[in-house]
Amino acid sequence: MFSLIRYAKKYKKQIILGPFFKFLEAVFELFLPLLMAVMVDEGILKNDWSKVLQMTFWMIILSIAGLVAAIVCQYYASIASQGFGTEIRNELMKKINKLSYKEINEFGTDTLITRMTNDINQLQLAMAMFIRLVIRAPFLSIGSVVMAFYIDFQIGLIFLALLPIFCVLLYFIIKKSIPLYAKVQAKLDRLNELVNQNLSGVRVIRAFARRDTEKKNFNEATDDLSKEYLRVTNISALLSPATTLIMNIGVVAVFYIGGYKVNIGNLQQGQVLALVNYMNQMLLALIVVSELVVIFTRAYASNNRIEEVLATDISVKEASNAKDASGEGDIEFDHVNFRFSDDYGLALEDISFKLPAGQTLGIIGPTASGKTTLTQLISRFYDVSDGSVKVNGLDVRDWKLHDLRKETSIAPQKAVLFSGTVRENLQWGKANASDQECIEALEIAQALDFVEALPDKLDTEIFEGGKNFSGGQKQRLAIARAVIAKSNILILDDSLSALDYQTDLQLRTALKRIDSTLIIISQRLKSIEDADQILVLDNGRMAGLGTHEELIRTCKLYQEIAKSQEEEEDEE
Ligand SMILES: Nc1ncnc2c1ncn2[C@@H]1O[C@H](COP(=O)(O)OP(=O)(O)OP(=O)(O)O)[C@@H](O)[C@H]1O
Repeated sequence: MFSLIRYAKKYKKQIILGPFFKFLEAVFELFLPLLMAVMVDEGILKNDWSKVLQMTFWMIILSIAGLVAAIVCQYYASIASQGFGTEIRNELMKKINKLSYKEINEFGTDTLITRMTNDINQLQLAMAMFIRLVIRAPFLSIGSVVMAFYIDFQIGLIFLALLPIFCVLLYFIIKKSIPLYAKVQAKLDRLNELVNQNLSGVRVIRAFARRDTEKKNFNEATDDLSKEYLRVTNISALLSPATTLIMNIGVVAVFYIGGYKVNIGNLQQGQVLALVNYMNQMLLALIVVSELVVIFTRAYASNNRIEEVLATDISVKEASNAKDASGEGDIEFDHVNFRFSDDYGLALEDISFKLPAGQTLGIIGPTASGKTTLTQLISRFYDVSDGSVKVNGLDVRDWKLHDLRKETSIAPQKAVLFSGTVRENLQWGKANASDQECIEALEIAQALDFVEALPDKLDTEIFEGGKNFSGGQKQRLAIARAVIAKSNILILDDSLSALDYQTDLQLRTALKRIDSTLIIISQRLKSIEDADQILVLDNGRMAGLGTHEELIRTCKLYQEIAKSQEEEEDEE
């Protein structure tokens, strides 16, 4: 049922010994009312104080032994549940890291985060509860009935009669609440998504004066969640008073019949007290059983949500006979078609070009024409639908993925920086890059001036997502990070957009110092006009390929772009 239990193999010892110690505690607990009965009947009622002392001594010993057993069990439960959670978390992280863009897009990052956190917590809780309660609770309820029969057969029958009543009540409550718990989980997902969106998009929300709308959405989501929670807790809350009612009916019956039996001398007062104690123990243990059922049901849902990620087929896989095609970074697209999934049309259609090593390709075209998508095929973030992409003469599908990703460096359209220092961010491009290498890369990326002006220079902390840097600064740091890797192929995906023309020009001049094959995506014609080749994309198709001079003569779309940008410049 819980397929993820395979990640608990290392904790077999704790999973077996933990419940055993809890079982011992339950046995000790079960004997306490019996000792109490002897203390009352043979000690207090007969004024035998040595018996009272003797029983008190044994009760203390049993309680201490129970406490020690409980602590050992708790210790094992913590080791096993935390270890189990860590194993799954590591495995899930490993899998998420291997997922291709396609699968990550399909899942969505919010649900992956919820699965990494909330769902794993549910499984950890289930493991801890399994060790602590799965033997103890049923043992205590059955043990109480057995002890009741041991003291008095007829009163034992009362226990037996109450059991099915309680089970029916439990069945209805669980049946009603389990689907509601599933709804609560979905509402929690939605709330997480909103919190995530609100925190990461806080600037946009303020800029668009959407605070009230977002507040309203958030309030609605929390209201929704709390209503659903209320419904489910209202139902679960019935369990406690209903159990008390059943328990009190049982207690009255025990007193009534027990009292009668005491009167006729068939039973002693201490035994009646012990029976009442067993009645309490039985029903409280049954409530725990019901809570366990809910915890396991929720954990089962989490098990499936995590398993779904683990079982996902990765679309971009390394071939078994994958090679490393070392070379200098030439690229060839041969009649490439690409669609994101079967539900989508072609995002790229019949793209063919050759880019010799060391040359520069400029890519230009309207928004959503497929520029970013095209470059993502080179690093094999997606696989082509038809045709082939070759790097150094070898189809990218035949490359060792790690080597291919090392062959290419990307400064993405949205400059993503990570928490850590400027140096640490640059070292993402090349581990252990020296100060000299960092400075050279920053110089090429036209970022050296502002980094030198920072309070701690290379050791300045970058806040989460690079919030303490401007858009243009972030772009230049992202370019430096790509440059430092010294890959044979360098892709700048619209990375110059936030730079003024002067800086853009200086950067392109500096890039000539490195001998990588260069792909520059830009909306600005001036940024690519001196490229060896320019590819004009229109709605996923090639509208033109050639040098600036050729395209300005032959490509209508290129002419239009040039004209509109000239007009803009004139207006400025
Ligand atoms: N993960 C995705 N799933 C489905 N469609 C996508 C996905 N990513 C992009 N697209 C679609 O593919 C097309 C090309 O997108 P792409 O990002 O390559 O365009 P672009 O030319 O780089 O645009 P821009 O200049 O705005 O950055 C668009 O229609 C876009 O909606």
